[in-house]
Amino acid sequence: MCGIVGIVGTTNVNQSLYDALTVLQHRGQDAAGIVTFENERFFLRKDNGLVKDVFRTRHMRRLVGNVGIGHVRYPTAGTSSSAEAQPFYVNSPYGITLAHNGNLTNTEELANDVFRSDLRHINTNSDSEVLLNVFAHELQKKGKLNPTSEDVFDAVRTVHRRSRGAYAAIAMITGYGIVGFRDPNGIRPACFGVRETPEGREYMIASESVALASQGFELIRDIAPGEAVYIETDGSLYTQQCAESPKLNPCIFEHVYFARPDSIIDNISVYKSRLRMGEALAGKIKRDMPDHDIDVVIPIPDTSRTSALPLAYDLGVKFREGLIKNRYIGRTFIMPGQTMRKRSVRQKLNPIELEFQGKNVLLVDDSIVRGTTCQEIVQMVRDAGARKVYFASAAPPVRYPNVYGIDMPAAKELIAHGRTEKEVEELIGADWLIYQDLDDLVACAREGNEAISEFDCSVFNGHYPTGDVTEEYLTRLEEERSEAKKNERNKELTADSDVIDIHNDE
Ligand SMILES: O=P(O)(O)OC[C@H]1O[C@H](OP(=O)(O)OP(=O)(O)O)[C@H](O)[C@@H]1O
Ligand SMILES: NC(=O)CC[C@H](N)C(=O)O
Ligand SMILES: [Mg+2]
Repeated sequence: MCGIVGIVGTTNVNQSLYDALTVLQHRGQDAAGIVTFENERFFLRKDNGLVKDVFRTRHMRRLVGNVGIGHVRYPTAGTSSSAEAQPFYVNSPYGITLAHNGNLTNTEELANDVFRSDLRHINTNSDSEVLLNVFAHELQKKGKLNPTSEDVFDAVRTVHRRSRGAYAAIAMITGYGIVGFRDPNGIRPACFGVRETPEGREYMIASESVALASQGFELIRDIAPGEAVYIETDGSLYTQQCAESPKLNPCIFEHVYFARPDSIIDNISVYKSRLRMGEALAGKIKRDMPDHDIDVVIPIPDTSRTSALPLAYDLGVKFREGLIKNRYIGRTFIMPGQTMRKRSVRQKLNPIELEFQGKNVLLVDDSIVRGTTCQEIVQMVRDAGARKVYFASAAPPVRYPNVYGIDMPAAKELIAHGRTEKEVEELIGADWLIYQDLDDLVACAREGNEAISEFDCSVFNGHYPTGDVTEEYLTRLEEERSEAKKNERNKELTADSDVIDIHNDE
């Protein structure tokens, strides 16, 4: 789940881009990048690492210009190499750079077409580089020295026709402007907003509204599924629907885990949908265990805290922060390897023993995916002296792979895949495990926007809204991106770390 941002400003945009990326850091911790342009030249800096580590003062000084885009990466395709950090660049036409959140499901076919028919070279295994080349090719076909908004929209229209899967993207056309677009199912989020300054009006496009708010931009609205928003360097803004039959199927996992609670996505407050998840879960607990003996409700920081509070309140049970999070450790789920994830859970969370000793504890998490967190924590809490350990998940069992920008490519790596809830309960060592029902989860998110008829709930129900995900595709994905395969590839990378970045400020 990457984070993307783009700004057309009236003064240098480097600092605002940097600050917006730090606010979107929760969407990707692996790599970061910014590209700006001034006087027909662009300036690019990208590398592996957190925003604060990738950009040094010397880079910031060189990232000049009133227009730019940025990216924080959580890889779901290719490798973790710095050469696959974003934004990507192609020199023709105009010099275009692109930042992408999501994952294409027809990368292989598309890459083939890009090479054989469009006569373009792809230098990495990243689907985002393919997406950029498709867009660039379609814009080049127009053959214009000065592209108009209509040319840009036509190019996006063809991108929609050729690409499958999930993509929220921002492309910067050097010298002309930036264009943000969202796939025809609106799976990944993207919104845009405006800021008035003494020098004039400025626009920002971003993955989440919190990036806008933090930089003083006022949210205008979400980009609609299939729509493109084009902002020229002089601040003229154009929007157009570029898909033939768009429908809004936003990823429900944004509400469960990915997005920050202070963001509004597709008119839904993420915070409110998480509060509702806690209430719905309390309702289920009261139904299933009316005579429960829970002494205390304890969230597993960070994401579950919003749901755990109303859950405790509705149960009439004490809410306590019994697990303290090390504020210098990031999100473990989006770390690249299982060994690192496991180690980090222990380093990240530490119990306050007096909250557990002799008590029946209900631990609350937003979701259980691989089971890394809950297995460690249940044991930790027992060691801290808990009498009984109950576990509640604000999301239903995750049983199916994700193909739209969350790195869960292999069903067999998911703890609930092919297992009953009882079996998961035993495996994690809990005395009782309760999962949210899918209907309840959907209702919690949908209450914020009744116009959404279907969320992308594929990780819970195996239904992929783009309609193109076959068993063969899933088998291939599992073979290519399983944990073992990724380890192998990363070893190769370390052994042979000569992947050369082009046009990148070192
Ligand atoms: O079952 P798992 O594979 O462990 O995945 C689920 C866990 O991972 C996430 O936490 P994470 O540490 O990434 O972030 P957070 O601090 O936002 O909760 C999520 O909130 C769950 O706690
Ligand atoms: N999580 C994402 O959005 C990833 C974007 C892109 N597929 C990459 O791997 O870089
Ligand atoms: Mg968590």
